[in-house]
Amino acid sequence: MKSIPILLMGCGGVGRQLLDHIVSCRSLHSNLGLALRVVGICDSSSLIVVNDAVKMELNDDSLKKICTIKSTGSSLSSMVELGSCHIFRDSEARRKVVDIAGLLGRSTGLVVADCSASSETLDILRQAAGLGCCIVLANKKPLTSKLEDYENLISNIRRIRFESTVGAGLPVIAAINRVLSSGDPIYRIVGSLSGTLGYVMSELEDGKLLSHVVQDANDLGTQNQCLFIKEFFDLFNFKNPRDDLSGMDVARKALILSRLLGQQINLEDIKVDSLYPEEMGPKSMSIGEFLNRGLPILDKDVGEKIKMAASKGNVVKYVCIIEGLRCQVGLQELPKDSPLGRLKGSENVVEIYSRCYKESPLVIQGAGAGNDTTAAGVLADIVDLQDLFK
Ligand SMILES: NC(=O)C1=CN([C@@H]2O[C@H](COP(=O)(O)OP(=O)(O)OC[C@H]3O[C@@H](n4cnc5c(N)ncnc54)[C@H](OP(=O)(O)O)[C@@H]3O)[C@@H](O)[C@H]2O)C=CC1
Ligand SMILES: N[C@@H](CC=O)C(=O)O
Repeated sequence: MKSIPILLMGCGGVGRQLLDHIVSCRSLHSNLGLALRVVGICDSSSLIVVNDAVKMELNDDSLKKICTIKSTGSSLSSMVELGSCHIFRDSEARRKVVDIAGLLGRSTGLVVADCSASSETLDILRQAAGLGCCIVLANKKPLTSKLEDYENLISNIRRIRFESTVGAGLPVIAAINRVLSSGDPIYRIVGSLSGTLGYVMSELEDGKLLSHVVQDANDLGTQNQCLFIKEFFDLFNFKNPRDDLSGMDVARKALILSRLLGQQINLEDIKVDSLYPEEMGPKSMSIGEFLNRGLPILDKDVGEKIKMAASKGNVVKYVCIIEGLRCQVGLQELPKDSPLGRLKGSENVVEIYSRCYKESPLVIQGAGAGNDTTAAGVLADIVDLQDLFK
């Protein structure tokens, strides 16, 4: 039986779902000759880790307890009575992660899975990669920092996977890598890459107001009454709704795809259309002010754009276009019956144009966000690394 030790960074919606998938796939993995062994878990301030990372693992009961604690919003450091584990805090936690990476990276091997939403993990990932660890990311930020950091991180391409950063579990990056590695140059990618903006634009198309759609999501999410449109609540960023509404989250996805195509660009080189003006940004308004005072000001303009498009048989979608040296994300009017125009809800679609896929592009479509599919993508990436483990 091959053992794959895992250290998980980030125990939010995606991280917890990943742990759940790992537990529920035990017998499936065992049939494949694999044992996934979670040796440690971090949140923003703490690390919980087994006493002997070479031999031990957090058992399924402990993983479930950790998920229960984290789902209440508590810190990992509030965990007690797990047995055979240690909890480290702040800088000590970060140092310990690197120690474990050093210990396992060159012996049993280790997957460091980044399911955080932080740019601060970059430094640890870089060190872990240097110590021989494998890296799996749902977090886009380490891949969308400076070009030299990106190049450094992916320099050992055999040991890094990041399928879930674009289109969650959809095989977008795998498809692009396959096309490129066959010598078939990709010259254009067009897509709708945001579940949140897809959902918001669909609701606007149905006549709702922008401020209501976002405010309702926020209210219901905060009150935890999200069941009736659950898929949206799994992906809506309650802590920072502006990250999606500014287009920055899509811009990061576009940057990851552009860099895969060989464009040597940074985030600042992407033309990004924001749904709100700069004076409603985080430097000028709190999230509360943004939701209650900012968004209603935008309702009229956005509503008119949607109505104008509808009068021509068109719809408005938030689209990413990568072509030659151009990489841009923003609102676009599209025929209602085009592949992008037909999209509903939080679905993603990506069209890839290359020599082989010229007249008829390679199209990947489906649920492109949500904890379940994102965590499934991370798990599939981990399993994909199995040949590097003993
Ligand atoms: N949800 C989705 O549909 C998709 C999400 N993703 C990406 O997956 C990632 C996770 O998303 P989601 O689970 O929704 O995010 P959450 O905000 O729910 O969770 C983030 C987790 O990361 C932890 N964290 C923050 N900073 C650090 C750090 N420096 N080191 C370790 N852990 C840290 C947080 O800790 P604490 O609990 O202490 O706050 C929290 O546990 C994000 O990068 C997101 O963009 C990608 C595709 C789709
Ligand atoms: N915020 C994203 C999910 C994470 O990548 C989306 O709405 O698609």
